[in-house]
Amino acid sequence: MAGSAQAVQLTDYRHLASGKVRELYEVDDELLLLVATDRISAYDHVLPTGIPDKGRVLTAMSVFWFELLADLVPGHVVATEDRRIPASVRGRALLVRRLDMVPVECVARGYLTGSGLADYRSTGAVCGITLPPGLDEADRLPEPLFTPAAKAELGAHDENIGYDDVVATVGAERAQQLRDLTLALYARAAEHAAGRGVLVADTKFEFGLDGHRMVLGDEVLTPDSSRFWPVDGYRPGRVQPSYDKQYVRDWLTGPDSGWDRRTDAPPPPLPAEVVDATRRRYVQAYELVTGRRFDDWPGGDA
Ligand SMILES: N#Cc1c(N)ncnc1-c1cnn(CCN2CCOCC2)c1
Repeated sequence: MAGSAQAVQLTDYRHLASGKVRELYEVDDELLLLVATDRISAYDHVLPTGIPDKGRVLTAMSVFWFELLADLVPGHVVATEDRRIPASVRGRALLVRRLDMVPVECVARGYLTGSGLADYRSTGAVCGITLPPGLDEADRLPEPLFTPAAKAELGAHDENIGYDDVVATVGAERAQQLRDLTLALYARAAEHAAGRGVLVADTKFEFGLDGHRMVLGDEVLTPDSSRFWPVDGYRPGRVQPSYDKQYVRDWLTGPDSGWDRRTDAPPPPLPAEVVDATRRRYVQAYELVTGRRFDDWPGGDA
């Protein structure tokens, strides 16, 4: 480990885990470093081209939500700027408290799409919750649902599970607490975002225990953990445009990419104009939802 006089490097920390677009490192027994990269995934592929500042924008967005939701649940963030955060990841890394993570993806859905819609179409229910007949793609649900999932290995899809499975995993009291927290956090966030022209269709929270205290971990209400749709143009019955990834999706599935998503071929690099437009969408989403200027977020001169 570097002495206190030397600047700390990422290589000073033990690497613990990789996600599609994020990394986790061990700082000490109590603290971890959660790093967001500029990697972007689409159609279950991590693309060969990164989006400059994506890691910083999504980190800034998480921090905004941890602060807005702090009266509902404590968060795991210890610091956004600290001598233990290497300069190379400044602005896109969080010093977080090590938690005993709950092995359940706590998903809230306000709208029917993705795997929830697929389950509904095949069973009439989502996570064992029977829904009214006749619902379609992107329909608003009668009320937001707690639709938990079992964590999948890297690259695989999480599997929707029933509430009873959560009870079997964490016990009845903790299951009730996870459901109540998930729905309360979603309600607060959806109300806030709707007031700023953004629909939060669904989102995934991860919780962990700090002793006996339930703490909100991971990233929170980012475009990677949530589906954000523009209120303007919302029209049920069709796949909604993604607030942040639509340019990427359209180019990848358009005539210019030369790529066929039905094959296992890796996606091609993105053209500069798609990268630039996507960066602008991330920044726009952050400034719209938070009311904050992205230029004020650390790490811009890295
Ligand atoms: N956050 C957090 C956290 C914490 N505060 N304490 C202990 N463990 C975790 C943890 C461990 N894995 N994950 C899943 C998300 N990871 C993101 C990075 O990339 C790998 C996957 C969260």
